[in-house]
Amino acid sequence: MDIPLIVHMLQLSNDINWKYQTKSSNKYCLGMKGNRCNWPRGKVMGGSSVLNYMIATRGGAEDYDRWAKMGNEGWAYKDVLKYFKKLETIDIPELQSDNIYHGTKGPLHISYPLFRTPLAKAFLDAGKELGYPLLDYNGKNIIGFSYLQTTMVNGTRMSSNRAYLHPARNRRNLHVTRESMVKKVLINRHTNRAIGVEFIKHRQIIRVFASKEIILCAGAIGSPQILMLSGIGPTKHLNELGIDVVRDLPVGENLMDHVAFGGLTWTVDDPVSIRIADIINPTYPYMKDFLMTKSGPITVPGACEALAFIDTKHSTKLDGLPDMELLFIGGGLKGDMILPIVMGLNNAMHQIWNKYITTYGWTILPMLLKPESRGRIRLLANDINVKPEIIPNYFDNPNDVKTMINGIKAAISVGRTKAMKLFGSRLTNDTYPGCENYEYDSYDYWECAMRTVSLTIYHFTGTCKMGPKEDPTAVVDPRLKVIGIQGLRVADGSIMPEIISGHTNIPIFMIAEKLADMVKEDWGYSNES
Ligand SMILES: Cc1cc2nc3c(=O)[nH]c(=O)nc-3n(C[C@H](O)[C@H](O)[C@H](O)COP(=O)(O)OP(=O)(O)OC[C@H]3O[C@@H](n4cnc5c(N)ncnc54)[C@H](O)[C@@H]3O)c2cc1C
Repeated sequence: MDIPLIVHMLQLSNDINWKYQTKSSNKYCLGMKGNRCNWPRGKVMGGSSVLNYMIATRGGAEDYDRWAKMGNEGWAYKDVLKYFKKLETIDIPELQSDNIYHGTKGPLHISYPLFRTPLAKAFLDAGKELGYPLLDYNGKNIIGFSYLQTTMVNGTRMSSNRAYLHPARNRRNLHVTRESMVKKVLINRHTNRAIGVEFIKHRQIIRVFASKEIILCAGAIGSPQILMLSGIGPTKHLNELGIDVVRDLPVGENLMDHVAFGGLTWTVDDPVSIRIADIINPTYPYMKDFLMTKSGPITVPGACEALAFIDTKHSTKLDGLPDMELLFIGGGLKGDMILPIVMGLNNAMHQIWNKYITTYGWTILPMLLKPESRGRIRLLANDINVKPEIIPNYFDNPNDVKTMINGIKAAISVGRTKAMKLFGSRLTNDTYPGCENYEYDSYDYWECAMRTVSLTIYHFTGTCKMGPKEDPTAVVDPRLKVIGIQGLRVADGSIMPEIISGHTNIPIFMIAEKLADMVKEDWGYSNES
């Protein structure tokens, strides 16, 4: 099931993917069927860490310092660095001695994939040509070009399930119930204390009760959904659905994601990139390499090989936070046979994609790191089986459009470097359906293009925002306790007050590690940490 190169195939399964879709919009995902973006989420032990592309990034130090400045005491980078180190075993030899930033004893292994195309090296050379450093983006600074660090060991996935649950599975104080859908948290209305959870298993409704506290980790869609169904959320909205309000809180607001532009593929002349037709060709050694020795291109998750963090507004500034990521893929996104299904592309877009099925190429996904737009999640019914309404509001704020266009231009300048030209790289300059009236390469053209090929990078966050108790936009306090409710915490991507400048998996592991320490401290077990 878990073959790194074709990781996106996991999204095709109804058994392990929730298959959410955003509400139809006339502002984004215009190249997708029904103008809806597909939002996959792991419906499996280990959640989305079982479906993800295994890219291991922390974000920048200033991301966490900004959280602290918002009143979240204990969340500055100097406070959370120890958890980033604690959670990892860094298997990248040259980073193992960097004990300021890296750990070597944690449950989660981080390594380089065991294969690289020559294009990945060229991408790094392009970075140097453009004046950027090559660096460890999980170290002191993040602006620069780097090969991808991944949550893999020996060419195979390290999910949260494998890293944390498997080693603990024989503990007597751990009980896991599978195929169980939480309906709501049970709350004693007199004491405002969460006392248990109601869930459905094999059509049976079961209640379990907590002697100490409940920690909700259902992700940025599931956690706000469960809280609202439990009566914790915006009063007006809950009233409309006939849900008794226990506590009025802005649950479901502040939805953030990293959106990318999915239309920048370059073709090359020689067979230097990863192409699925070659991988499945039995006369090539790739299948055998993977099956026998877990090596070769099949160990590269989704063909993602490298990235650059750049600050498009201050191109010479190499410290602080970037505003764009350029994610490098050693294969053509256009021409990929599975992705159009996964992305839900409409027929007109399919035709563009199909033109490139036989070509070799490479791709950059420019990804907006600090969106100013905010979306929201709302219930559509007082019923856990009805998926909530998801409105990401991509590109709602004009600054996001501007930054994204800067990112697109930066990606195009990578394609113009000597390093990339060595391979005869040519940008596929398709005019996207609906953008025919704009002059190609103009500001308006790129705006239209990004609203057409809007690609989620799956980093849904922020819907149970962390903040000090006095903050009217906060749902949980800095100890992750739901404000105004006793015995209930949330610990997952939903608590991020502001999305970090990187992929979200590792930061959420950090949140979980910090939560574990806070729980121990609060119950008097802290000297065991
Ligand atoms: C396709 C994909 C690719 C990604 N690629 C990367 C990447 O390369 N690098 C990276 O850093 N990040 C990546 N991410 C994002 C990253 O995986 C997520 O941010 C992270 O796993 C989210 O963790 P979480 O704990 O907030 O939620 P989740 O991991 O989604 O966990 C929530 C869990 O709660 C369960 N749940 C929800 N509702 C209920 C309910 N009512 N009852 C019972 N259980 C419930 C879900 O089934 C799930 O198991 C990717 C995500 C996806 C989907």
